[in-house]
Amino acid sequence: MTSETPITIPTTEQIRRAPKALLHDHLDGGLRPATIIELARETGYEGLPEPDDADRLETWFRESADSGSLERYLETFSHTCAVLQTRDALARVAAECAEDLAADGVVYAEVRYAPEQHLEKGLTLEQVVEAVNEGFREGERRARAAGNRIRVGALLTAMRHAARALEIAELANRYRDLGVVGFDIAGAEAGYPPTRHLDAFEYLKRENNHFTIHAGEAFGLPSIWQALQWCGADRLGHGVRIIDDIHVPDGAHSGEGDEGGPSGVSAARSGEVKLGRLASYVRDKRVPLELCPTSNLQTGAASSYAEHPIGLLRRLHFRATVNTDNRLMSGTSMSTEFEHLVRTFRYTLDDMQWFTVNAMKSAFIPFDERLAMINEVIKPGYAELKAEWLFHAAAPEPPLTSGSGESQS
Ligand SMILES: O=c1[nH]cnc2c1ncn2[C@@H]1O[C@H](CO)[C@@H](O)[C@H]1O
Ligand SMILES: [Zn+2]
Repeated sequence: MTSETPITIPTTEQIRRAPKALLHDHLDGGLRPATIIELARETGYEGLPEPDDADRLETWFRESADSGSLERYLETFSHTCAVLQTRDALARVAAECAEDLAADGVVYAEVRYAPEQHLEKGLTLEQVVEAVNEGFREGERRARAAGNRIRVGALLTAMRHAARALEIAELANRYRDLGVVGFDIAGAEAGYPPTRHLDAFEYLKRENNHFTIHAGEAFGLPSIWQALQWCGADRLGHGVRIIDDIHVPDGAHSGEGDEGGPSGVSAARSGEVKLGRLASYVRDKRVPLELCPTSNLQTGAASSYAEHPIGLLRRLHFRATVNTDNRLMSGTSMSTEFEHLVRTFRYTLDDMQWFTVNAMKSAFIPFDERLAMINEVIKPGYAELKAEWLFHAAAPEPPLTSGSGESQS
């Protein structure tokens, strides 16, 4: 890159229009506040903290989730799960989820939920899965009609404090190729190691199926190590605490300014930044990290965007991806997550494309379909945005100049 190359730091509008891929988003953490109120009325749920005002309800979720503790954060899901106990409610929320993601520029999403949490009014596990699948298909159709293109796959989650993981894994396998692309475990991490559910993971491996595990969010390296080396996870849900196995000399931690360049890699090679055995394994094996910056600030896994490990992990070329986790509880969207990162680390369109291609490479759909998304949707989308930028750069007021090289994943 020459010094004349403009930095393609995207505007808010460009961030929204840029194609994005999302691997970690909870269906029961992304409802529209107005929908929750309507569903509570329709289904007779009387426990909502703000039953009459969508704005106040939205604020309540965000503030209640902002406690610094994963356990407290998870308490807010009792309200969203309470209104997701009927076929119609599940289908409606799934359709709105696909619509909302598509309107935000998400072209591929894997959305997860725990079927076992939706049985209170008599639905079977199968009925839950079929209602959600139907909703996703409807949302994809509505998005297409609105000029947006999205593909949504479901991940079935088992709750780690419960004992239904094998049953849910079997369910995921039964609905494979019918809208379910993989399996996950979630819930409070401390005290519930992933090895409690080894039978489920071993079953899925024998079936050549895919799974991710929430690990390294509220609990550190032992949880990540177990998820990978005992359970055989394909990806890590969060995995952010892998940072505990990366030794950074004082002063080298700040990510600002040099995110795009190869300096992080050479620093690591030259010994300035040292990776422990587990962090090396994660990077060498290209284990995808489903990073969720805003959620981590709320549960206390990071203290600010600037200090979030994503800056360093990107510089060190881990297979890092950007995710929302829970759009309602975190008051976020894919565009909002990228907006924070772009403003904090001066990420460019090339960086956004790097994260997006990382996510698409790590998706649970077949290789040829991932490749088609990358080559036919993601790369052309970014090329179009970059072409616009070059046009702007020729205008009287040129943007900043500097290198912003695209790097390998
Ligand atoms: O960040 C998280 N860490 C662990 N568990 C979570 C997180 N976000 C949501 N859930 C849990 O996953 C269930 C199924 O979607 C939710 O009901 C919530 O309890
Ligand atoms: Zn999560």
